[in-house]
Amino acid sequence: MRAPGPLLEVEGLSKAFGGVTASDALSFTVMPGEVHALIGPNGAGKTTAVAQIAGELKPDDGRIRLDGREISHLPVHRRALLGLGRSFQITSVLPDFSVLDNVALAVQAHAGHSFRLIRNARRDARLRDPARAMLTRVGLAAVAGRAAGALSHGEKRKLELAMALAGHPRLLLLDEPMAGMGGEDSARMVEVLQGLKGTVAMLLVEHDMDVVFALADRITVLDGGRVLATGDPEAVRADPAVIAAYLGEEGVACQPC
Ligand SMILES: Nc1ncnc2c1ncn2[C@@H]1O[C@H](COP(=O)(O)OP(=O)(O)OP(=O)(O)O)[C@@H](O)[C@H]1O
Repeated sequence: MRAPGPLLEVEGLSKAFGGVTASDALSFTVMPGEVHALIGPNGAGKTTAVAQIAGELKPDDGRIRLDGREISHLPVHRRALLGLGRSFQITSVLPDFSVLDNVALAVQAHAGHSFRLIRNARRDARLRDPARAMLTRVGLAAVAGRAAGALSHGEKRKLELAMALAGHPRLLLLDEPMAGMGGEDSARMVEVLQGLKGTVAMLLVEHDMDVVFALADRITVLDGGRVLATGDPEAVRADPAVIAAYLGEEGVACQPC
């Protein structure tokens, strides 16, 4: 039997801002169900790569394929319909609506035509039941009735994750999901992401190496817009080029990076 192909293929992706090459012929893959971490020092090109994959930034050159289909020229919403989920866009949360309403609206937004005419997403069980299920998955079921604006920072990030999951993505793009969180919130988010492992592939940009090594099946290390190394966590941790450029002798990321 043929092994399944990659879910995401990035091939020769290049992007320059004036004289700065942010992506330099970048190539890597994400396999179905895999948690793939993108790491590297400040300015290595991680966010630029994710923005091009999401469709927010136009590459100068290269190709992006999702499940074998070229998506390089598709707008953000078309990529979302094909299974690319982007979390942590805080602007999409409506602060005066309840946590459950926010997720129900996200379910509605992804459900397409059949739901467009339904007036009240707040009452429709076809939207609220899956929304409740998403909240349970991210550990927010207990605050479903609270106004989204009253959530703590950590809870808001989980709400955004639930909203991204509402679109049933096949690949979640997570750019620093623990940013601004304290130790406890961060640990809870790691647990939530661990719980999602295997159900959705994730491309994770993260500076905290404890988080990366706790979650990643594979790691790609960027430096100066190029791939420095790619492989399983143990191989990457032991790679002399990665140690020299990023991890340091102890296998710990330089601080604060
Ligand atoms: N809109 C932009 N205009 C000009 N230069 C940019 C722009 N976005 C990114 N850059 C530059 O491109 C390079 C890569 O930036 P990018 O934000 O992708 O790196 P990063 O690895 O995500 O860094 P960090 O870990 O600090 O978030 C940097 O030199 C950055 O200054």
